Amino acid sequence: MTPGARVQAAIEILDDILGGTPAEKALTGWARRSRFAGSKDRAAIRDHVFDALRHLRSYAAIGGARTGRGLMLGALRSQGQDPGDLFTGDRHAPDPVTADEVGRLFETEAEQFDVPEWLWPVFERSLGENATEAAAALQSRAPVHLRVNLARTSLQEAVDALTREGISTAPHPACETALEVVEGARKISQSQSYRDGLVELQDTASQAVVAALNLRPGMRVLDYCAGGGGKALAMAATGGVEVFAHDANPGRMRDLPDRAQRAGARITILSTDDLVKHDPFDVVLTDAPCSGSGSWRRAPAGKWALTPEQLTQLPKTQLSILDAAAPLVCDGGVLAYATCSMLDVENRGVIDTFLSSHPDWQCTFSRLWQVVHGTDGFYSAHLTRR
Ligand SMILES: C[S@@+](CC[C@H](N)C(=O)[O-])C[C@H]1O[C@@H](n2cnc3c(N)ncnc32)[C@H](O)[C@@H]1O
Repeated sequence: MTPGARVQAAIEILDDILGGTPAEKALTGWARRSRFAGSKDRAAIRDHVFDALRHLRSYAAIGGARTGRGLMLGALRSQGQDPGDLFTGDRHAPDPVTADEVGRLFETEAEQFDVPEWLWPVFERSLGENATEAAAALQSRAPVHLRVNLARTSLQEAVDALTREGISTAPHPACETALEVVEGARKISQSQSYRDGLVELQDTASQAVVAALNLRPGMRVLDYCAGGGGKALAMAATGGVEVFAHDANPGRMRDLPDRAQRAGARITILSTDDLVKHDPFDVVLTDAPCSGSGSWRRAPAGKWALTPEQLTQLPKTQLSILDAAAPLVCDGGVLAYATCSMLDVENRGVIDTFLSSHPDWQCTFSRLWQVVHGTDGFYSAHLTRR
């Protein structure tokens, strides 16, 4: 496909998404209808689409319309490219730009930095003077990070094995198990290193949340909101710890047995009814459902889908999870809270409310990982009984 035809494909897919189709479904639907597109075309189109979704407000302003066409015009203009070079109408390229397809200046900082207007004050309260920097970081594409499974290999052996398979990586400073993929990211899922469980795809901040738990041999640990089990697997790789996984929606853990087998990890899956048969635990990690604001680079649609009502409800859900998990922690044990959010109301706000209604608990650790430091945005706090 020509570059112009790829832009036209992105326009059609973006229109589909703006009409309410989830991004992945819109991309797969287009690929199914367009068998002529090769893998490089599909990858380039996907990049266009996700870039436009990360920049929905700013590209719509510069492009003159919140449509697939407006967004792609905005994308080219913001990259300093003349849209006329690709909007030629030739060979499946978009029709030429018309005189009324003009952009405009940004009206607000929220628009410039691609944050919903209602959310900007929340963003500013949470991140203070770093708000614009943090929002700008969310406009860029997320790097691919790997967790080296230290139960199977060493960091250097993993780097060497990946290099032999054409995947070059560099250690990430935020966690000693983490590698950032420099080249060859698309080869990972088919690589022997991945299939042998030497590495797992996981953002560095998620790894750092687990590393901060300082797990020691002999501990019994529960991943209370295990989902796909990324953190349970990271815990199991620590060695010598007994790992249990639970989720209110057990279907979310369906891939965990296969992932654990690949990693050589033993993880016991517990239903909600079984929890009391196995408690107390030395560490209970509650990686709670959240706005996902720290991972909006990867899932940009979430940024535009979040509503004020949801952001009011989420802290209530997060608190109820802490309330339910607290009795499962042994005396002297740690109740760890985590979100992939940078918003104070879901982080410190939740911990403060929990502590005010549980005076026998104290916070012994808290940290915010920020996108500007090269990871997903993540928050974690450790609570212990006094
Ligand atoms: C942020 S995701 C977990 C991600 C996962 N820990 C990982 O690292 O891949 C939050 C999970 O919490 C689960 N959840 C929601 N409400 C819950 C509750 N009341 N108790 C336990 N889990 C809950 C959801 O089903 C979802 O899988």
